[in-house]
Amino acid sequence: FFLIADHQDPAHNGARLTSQMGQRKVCHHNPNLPKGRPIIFVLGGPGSGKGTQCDRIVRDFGYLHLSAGDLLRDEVKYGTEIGQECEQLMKDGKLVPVEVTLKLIKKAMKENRNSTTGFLIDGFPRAVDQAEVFEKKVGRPKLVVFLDCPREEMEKRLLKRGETSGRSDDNMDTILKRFDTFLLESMPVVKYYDNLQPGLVIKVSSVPPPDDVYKEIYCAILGFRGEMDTDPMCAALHHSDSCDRLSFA
Ligand SMILES: Nc1ncnc2c1ncn2[C@@H]1O[C@H](COP(=O)(O)OP(=O)(O)OP(=O)(O)O)[C@@H](O)[C@H]1O
Ligand SMILES: O=c1ccn([C@@H]2O[C@H](COP(=O)(O)O)[C@@H](O)[C@H]2O)c(=O)[nH]1
Repeated sequence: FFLIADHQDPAHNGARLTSQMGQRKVCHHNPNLPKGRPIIFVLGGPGSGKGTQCDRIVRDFGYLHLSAGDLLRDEVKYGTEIGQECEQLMKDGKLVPVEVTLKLIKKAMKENRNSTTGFLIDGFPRAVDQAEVFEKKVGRPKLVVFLDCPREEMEKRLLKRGETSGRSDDNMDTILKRFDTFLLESMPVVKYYDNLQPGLVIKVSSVPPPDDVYKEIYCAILGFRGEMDTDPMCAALHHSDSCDRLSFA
C-alpha cells in the first residue's frame, strides 16, 4: 500500500538507504553540477513530516521554504478570489488546479529570487501533470526528497495535530480523502522523477524521530552542493560502499 523504507542502518551512521522496490544505487556527488539557486522538492503523504523537515533544511541551508499548502491557506485566510475557489477543494482533500498553485509558487520565487540561495518547495508537485508543467515552465529540481511513512502513522500524527492546528483538513473525514488523493495522484510523481533522472529522488523513512530522519536529507543536500566532505558523517557515507541516492527499478 504505502512504501515502507527500511530503517536506518547504524553501521552507516544513519544514512544508508535501501528500497524494497529496487536497488539501483546512484552516486550523486557531482562536483560538475552547475551553480545557481537550486530547487528542492519535499514530497510525502499528508502528515509524513514535510514541514518538520523543511524547518531543519531552512535552519542549515537558508533556502526559501515555499509550502504550497501554506500559500493556499493564506489565500483562504485572506478571503481572496483564489482562496474562495480553493477552500472547498481543500476541505474535500482534492487538488487545486495546477495553474493556481504554480502561479503562487512562481510569484513567491520571483519575489525572492535575489534574496535566497535556493528554493525548498514543500508539497508540490502533487500530480504528474503538475511535475511536467513545472519542468517545462520553471525547471528541474536538484533533489526530490520523498518522505516515506505508513498510513497509520500519518493518520495518528494528523489527528494529534488537529487538536491544535485549526486546519480544516485535520479531521478524519478529510484525512481519508487526502490519503486517497495522495495514493492515486501524488505517489506517481515520485516515480516520474525517478524515471526522469536516476538518482534525483531520495526516499527516506520518516518514521524515526525528526532529527534522525533529517540526517539523510542533510547529507543528500551536501551531496549536490559538492560539500559532502565537509561533514564527517556524510563523508563516511560518501566513501563507503553505500551510495546515497536510490532509484526505484
Ligand atoms: N519524524 C516524526 N516523528 C513523529 N512526529 C512527527 C515527525 N515528523 C513530524 N511529526 C509530527 O507530525 C505532524 C505532521 O508533521 P508535518 O506538519 O511536518 O507534516 P506534513 O507532511 O507537512 O503535513 P501536511 O502535508 O498535512 O501539511 C506534526 O504534528 C509533527 O510535529
Ligand atoms: O500543490 C498543492 C498543495 C496543496 N494542495 C491542497 O492543499 C491541501 C493541504 O496541503 P498540504 O501540503 O498538506 O498542507 C491539500 O490537501 C490540497 O487540497 C494542492 O491542491 N496542491
